[in-house]
Amino acid sequence: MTTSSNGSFARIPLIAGNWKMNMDHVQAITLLQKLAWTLEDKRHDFGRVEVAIFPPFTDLRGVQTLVQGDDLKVVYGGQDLSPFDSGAYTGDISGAFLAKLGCTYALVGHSERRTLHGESDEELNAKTKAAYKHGLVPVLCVGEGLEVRQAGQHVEHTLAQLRADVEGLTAEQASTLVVAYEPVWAIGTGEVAGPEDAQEMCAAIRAELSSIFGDEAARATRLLYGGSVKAANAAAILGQPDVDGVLVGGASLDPAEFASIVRFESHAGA
Ligand SMILES: O=C(CO)COP(=O)(O)O
Repeated sequence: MTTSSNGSFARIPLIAGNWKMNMDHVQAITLLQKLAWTLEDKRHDFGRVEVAIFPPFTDLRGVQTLVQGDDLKVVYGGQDLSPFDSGAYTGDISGAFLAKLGCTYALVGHSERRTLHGESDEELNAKTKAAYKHGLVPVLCVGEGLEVRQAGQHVEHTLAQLRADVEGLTAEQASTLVVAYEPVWAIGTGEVAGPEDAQEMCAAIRAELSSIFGDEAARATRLLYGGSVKAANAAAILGQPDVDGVLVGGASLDPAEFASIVRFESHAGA
């Protein structure tokens, strides 16, 4: 992660928790309250390190009420959105609804959506555009499976996903985009890509974005790593120059552990 001479980050780090299909709307309130108390206790500076959560859709109204009521600085988003605005799409959620609930972000193309729901890059490109249309920032997830990694084709594979998913965006949109590199073999497995693996891919993603959208946009785009991130490995991953944050699954369900990841600077080099 690049720091400027005054010690602040060139790109504000983003620590994001993807709760997946965990926590009902009552549990969600307890978890968010515990996280907020822990961070408040440690006097966390949200202007220095941004904190986002991605709860299930059914939790979002409760999260919004708590965030507004207690003036929390934690931001939040949906785990998916429809490429369409409204209509006969049973079970889907419009970006317009997420925006109305105060969401800042929407996950797009998480590997579990790609594999379990067969989401194609064409569809994900439409979802990415739908997010911008409704004033949401997409957190676009890309990454390779184990076989692709073993064949040594992980960079080309991941960049091909990226190119397809960002096609037609403007440079201005690309500069606000968040891309999460999540190697599928490292998700929920305890296998974590080494900091060098995360850096290799994030540098390749930034170079690709630069060739599509220009240097200025690519320098602003935040790139996250995700896959078995814990407090114990977060600082080393976040210490890489092109890694601007982490997307945390399992460990985001433990408020103390997640707060510790948010405070990675306090244990850098430990
Ligand atoms: O998929 C992930 C975040 O989106 C990563 O999940 P884990 O941190 O549980 O490996």
